[in-house]
Amino acid sequence: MTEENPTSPYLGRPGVPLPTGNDLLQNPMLNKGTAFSCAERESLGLIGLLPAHVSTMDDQVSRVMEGVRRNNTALGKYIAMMALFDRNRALFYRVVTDHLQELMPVIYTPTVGQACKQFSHIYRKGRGLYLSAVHKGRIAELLRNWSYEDVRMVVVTDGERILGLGDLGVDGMGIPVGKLSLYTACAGIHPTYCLPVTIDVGTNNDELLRDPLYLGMRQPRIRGAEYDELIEEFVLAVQEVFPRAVIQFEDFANCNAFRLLKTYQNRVCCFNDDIQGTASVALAGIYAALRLTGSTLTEQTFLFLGAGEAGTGTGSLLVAALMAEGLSEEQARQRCWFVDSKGLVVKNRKELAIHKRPFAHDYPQQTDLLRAVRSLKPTALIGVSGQGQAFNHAVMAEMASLNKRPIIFALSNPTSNSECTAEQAYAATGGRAIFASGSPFAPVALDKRILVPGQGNNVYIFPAIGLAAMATGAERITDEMFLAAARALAAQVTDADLAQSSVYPPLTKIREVSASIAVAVAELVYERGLARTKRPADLLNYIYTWMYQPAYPDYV
Ligand SMILES: NC(=O)C1=CN([C@@H]2O[C@H](COP(=O)(O)OP(=O)(O)OC[C@H]3O[C@@H](n4cnc5c(N)ncnc54)[C@H](OP(=O)(O)O)[C@@H]3O)[C@@H](O)[C@H]2O)C=CC1
Ligand SMILES: CC(=O)C(=O)O
Ligand SMILES: [Mg+2]
Repeated sequence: MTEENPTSPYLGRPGVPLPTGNDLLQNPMLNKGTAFSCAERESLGLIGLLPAHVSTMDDQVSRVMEGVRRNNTALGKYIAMMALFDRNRALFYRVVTDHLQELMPVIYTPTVGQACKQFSHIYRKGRGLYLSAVHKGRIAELLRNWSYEDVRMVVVTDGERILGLGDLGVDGMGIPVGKLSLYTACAGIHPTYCLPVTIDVGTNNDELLRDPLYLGMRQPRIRGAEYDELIEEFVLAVQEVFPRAVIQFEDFANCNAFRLLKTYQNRVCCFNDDIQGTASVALAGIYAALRLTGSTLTEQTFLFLGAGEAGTGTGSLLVAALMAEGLSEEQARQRCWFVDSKGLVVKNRKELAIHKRPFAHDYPQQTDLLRAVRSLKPTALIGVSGQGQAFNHAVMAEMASLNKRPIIFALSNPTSNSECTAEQAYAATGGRAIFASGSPFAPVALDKRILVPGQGNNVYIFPAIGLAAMATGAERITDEMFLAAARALAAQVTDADLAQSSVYPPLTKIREVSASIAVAVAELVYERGLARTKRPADLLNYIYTWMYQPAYPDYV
């Protein structure tokens, strides 16, 4: 693989002869399984190691899908898919690309949440790098142990806030692995460019610490200067070993996430998916929803349940979007209200976390969501609290009495942590809710209509951001790029999508959607002078040249 042709099939390390026989079959990046041709079998020492019939890749896809569907449980399907990931990467991506709608809930939310909860019990292979405090001073050396020399995309977690499931320690590795598999499936990032990392700093989850099979370090989480020094060493080591890599911070707890973003966003090419990616996908859904309500952004009042990374991240991007439409910062902030675990976020509350302070308004304290809805009369209710069923019937019925088309987004993951189901939102609002959720819900039949809830998940954003950053050689990823991404995603929502009440394009179109978002983001990278490459005349075509298509190479 070369810089000029980043999407071609992997043929092994430059200058290193192709392995043969069982070594070849056991290398997931090179293996073709039963699709090795007769000539390849002959010349690569494979005769006798495979049954006689040569399968096409299509045959193999059918065989895999038969096997996956034979599993009765979602976790069983996940294990089957990850077994394929471990043995034949091209086939894994071909299967996922061909059956994204069916398989995304298997390799991503909600099933990846279940897999993370069981990670130490279903463990088969590492699939990423495990760095820890005991490796202090050796992080660059460990990065060099990775199988591929040219890494462009690193997704890193410390496992402290995995989806809405809390501290899962090293068991959170399922998330960077899952996110990176979506980089390849949804934006065509070459699999060898992708590096999942878990930084093991211990866990405060007593259940894990007591579990004899738990695979992480059995100690309370490291905090303070020791933690920051480890992250600093990691970031510097990535710069040294993989100088062209983008770093995506994922599922850190908010006690670290905001600080790390502030520390690194102007120093290296990085972003925080939960703060910035979520904001972008939520804003895109709101832009699309406005086409259904027939109102403008400046006419909205947003009430968030949850004032953490996803909530205040979205609030900040909304403020930028409202200011772009002429409001002052103060006016824009007045449109965004937050309820957290202690009630409405207001100025007279003591010891408000720093990320909440810009959204704390003068208002008498309200303690529950229903009263906040009644008094603030929001047009949009956005759930990012990780609290399953927090949007009860009364709350949503109140939204429906205030608004002809109430916007109700239940963005918490996985499904068990969603603030409500699609069915509940439509039932409570007589089918008038403009509903989206972080984890997928099936279409709902109501009064002879089929309502198709969109999936408001940052998967619509992060693969495209990474693709744009990589293709342009971006030096930084800025907040402005997430605003551009939101607008570009909203522009991909068709009238047909809206007619079904869906504010996101179908996942079946995700590759073309990612490409058009990447174009909008790349345009900004060039405009702001942040690119290390020259702007090509045909940017869309250039972006497509960066998108890997899962296929087999001919070895002979
Ligand atoms: N759809 C998507 O693409 C994404 C979805 N998410 C989901 O959003 C959720 C939150 O993530 P994130 O913001 O990073 O997490 P944080 O931990 O940063 O924030 C969670 C927030 O929820 C609040 N909260 C907790 N319990 C309650 C309660 N009972 N009532 C009201 N508020 C409550 C917390 O309050 P307090 O501040 O008082 O502790 C906090 O403000 C997760 O479930 C995650 O999966 C996240 C990223 C992307
Ligand atoms: C989707 C995602 O990033 C989360 O739930 O944390
Ligand atoms: Mg996340």
